[in-house]
Amino acid sequence: MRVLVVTAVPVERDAVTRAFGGPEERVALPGAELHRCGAFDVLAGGAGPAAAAAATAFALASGAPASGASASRASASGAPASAPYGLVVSAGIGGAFTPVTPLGSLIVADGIVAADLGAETADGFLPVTALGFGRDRFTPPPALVRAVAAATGAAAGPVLTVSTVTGSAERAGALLAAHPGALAEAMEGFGVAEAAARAGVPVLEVRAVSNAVGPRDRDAWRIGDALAALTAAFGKAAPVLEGWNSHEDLEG
Ligand SMILES: O=C(O)c1cccc(C(=O)CC[C@H]2O[C@@H](n3cnc4c(=O)[nH]cnc43)[C@H](O)[C@@H]2O)c1
Repeated sequence: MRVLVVTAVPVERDAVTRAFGGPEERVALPGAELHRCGAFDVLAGGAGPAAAAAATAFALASGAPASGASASRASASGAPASAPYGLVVSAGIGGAFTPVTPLGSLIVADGIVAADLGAETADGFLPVTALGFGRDRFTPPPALVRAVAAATGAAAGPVLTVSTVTGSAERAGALLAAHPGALAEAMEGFGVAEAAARAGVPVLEVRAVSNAVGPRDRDAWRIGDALAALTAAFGKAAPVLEGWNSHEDLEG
């Protein structure tokens, strides 16, 4: 099965492809470039949900394009480079809400939540669904979440998608009050999930913790540790992702 992995920035993309020994080739798409590693196409789609959704939609619409030498080459799983994607993964670094998931640890989302999509009211935040339209959550395949968590040692829990990085204890508290149990926040998962859902492709989100959510302290971010954890995670998760069969989830 072919897997599309979408990160925000090139250093995150390169942290993922490092797990495979680097890209075998690069495939140009309108506005982006796929880095191809066997069954995995890895794309730096930009920061934030809008850029992530646009980049993911373009890549999915291209249907895992073949290029040059890969046109007739199959991956280790046997999937030709031009086979459509069977799974989309939003991946990168993220901020953690809880010390249970320390810097450098991993989180796999069991829910991908649009945390600030809705309306502010005198009585608090209303999700877009309470306004009568849209959706505010995607649920990745539960069996796949469990398998990736087991393979990588990741914690499983809700990951919030925000358009603004949280910078105060008050905002962190408000997000947790609105989304109890949230483990992390990042900026792309929901956008990637929207695009994947429209293409009928299952989605997963994997985050390596670079910082704690709360008062802004950029010097305390451990981006190098998180990127190294992301590389290790994809090294361990690759066989699970590539070999995943959606029927495992249909069967519970
Ligand atoms: O400055 C760098 O060297 C650098 C290297 C890699 C990544 C970055 C980013 O700034 C990535 C932005 C990306 O990270 C996610 N993220 C990380 N922590 C948080 C957070 O606390 N709240 C929300 N998002 C976070 C997010 O997905 C961004 O797109 C810099």
